Amino acid sequence: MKMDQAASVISLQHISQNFTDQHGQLEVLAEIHADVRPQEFLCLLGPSGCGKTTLLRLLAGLIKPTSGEMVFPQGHPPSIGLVFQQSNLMPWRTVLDNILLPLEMRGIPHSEALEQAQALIELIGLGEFTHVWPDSLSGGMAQRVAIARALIQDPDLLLLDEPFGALDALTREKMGAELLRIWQARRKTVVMVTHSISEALLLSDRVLVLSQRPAHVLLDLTVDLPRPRGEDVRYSEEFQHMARRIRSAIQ
Ligand SMILES: Nc1ncnc2c1ncn2[C@@H]1O[C@H](COP(=O)(O)OP(=O)(O)OP(=O)(O)O)[C@@H](O)[C@H]1O
Repeated sequence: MKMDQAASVISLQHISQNFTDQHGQLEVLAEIHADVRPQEFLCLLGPSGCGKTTLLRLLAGLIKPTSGEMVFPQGHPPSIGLVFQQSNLMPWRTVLDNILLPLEMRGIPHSEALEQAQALIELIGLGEFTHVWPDSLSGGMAQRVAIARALIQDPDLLLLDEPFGALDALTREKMGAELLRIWQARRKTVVMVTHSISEALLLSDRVLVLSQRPAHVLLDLTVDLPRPRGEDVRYSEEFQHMARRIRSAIQ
């Protein structure tokens, strides 16, 4: 086993993904060669419709690749927590009961589950909203609940598909900072799809830039900006340089 493989949670080797629909065959991913490393915050960027969600679904084990191999150097596929653009909370369950749902479905005793859920509610800063219904939450709050619901299963890998895409710019920035705080507290491996170059550079350790469909990896960029990354980091020479590299790769 090569060194870079041993150091990864998932290694994607020459992955291709085709779909067949009424118009025929659609080649979505072509020869994706990449890895996901333990405890890193990895962002996926690329043009609209290039196959980012498809790649996330492959990582989640929801679909099987048409060709190529997914290797799990740690001996087993990682357990997964998933968060989408919409929070998909159940409107008839309170914040607490939404977060408890995955443990309820696994038959975990209520007292044990409750303790974990309450710790997570504190972590996402919604202690006062424990017994509130989803329709009285803001979009940002609902996404925090969705993140807590994904974390309650203590997944090895947290997959986020444009989790802040439906939020306004200011809330989106706050949520990014919030997610970083949670990531640092729980030390999960995170893979996040985003359309925003600056969001990727502010949050991640590494950015994979995908090409137009059929997508391959155009750029694998290590974001070695020091943390915490405050507002002023955006104006630094390194930040601007990386943003330019990503932009020109996509163009
Ligand atoms: N199950 C499927 N069957 C047929 N086509 C599919 C299927 N899943 C995805 N596609 C197609 O694959 C292409 C890539 O979709 P995908 O959602 O992965 O892209 P994306 O980069 O996440 O898009 P966006 O940036 O708009 O969110 C699209 O053309 C989509 O219609």
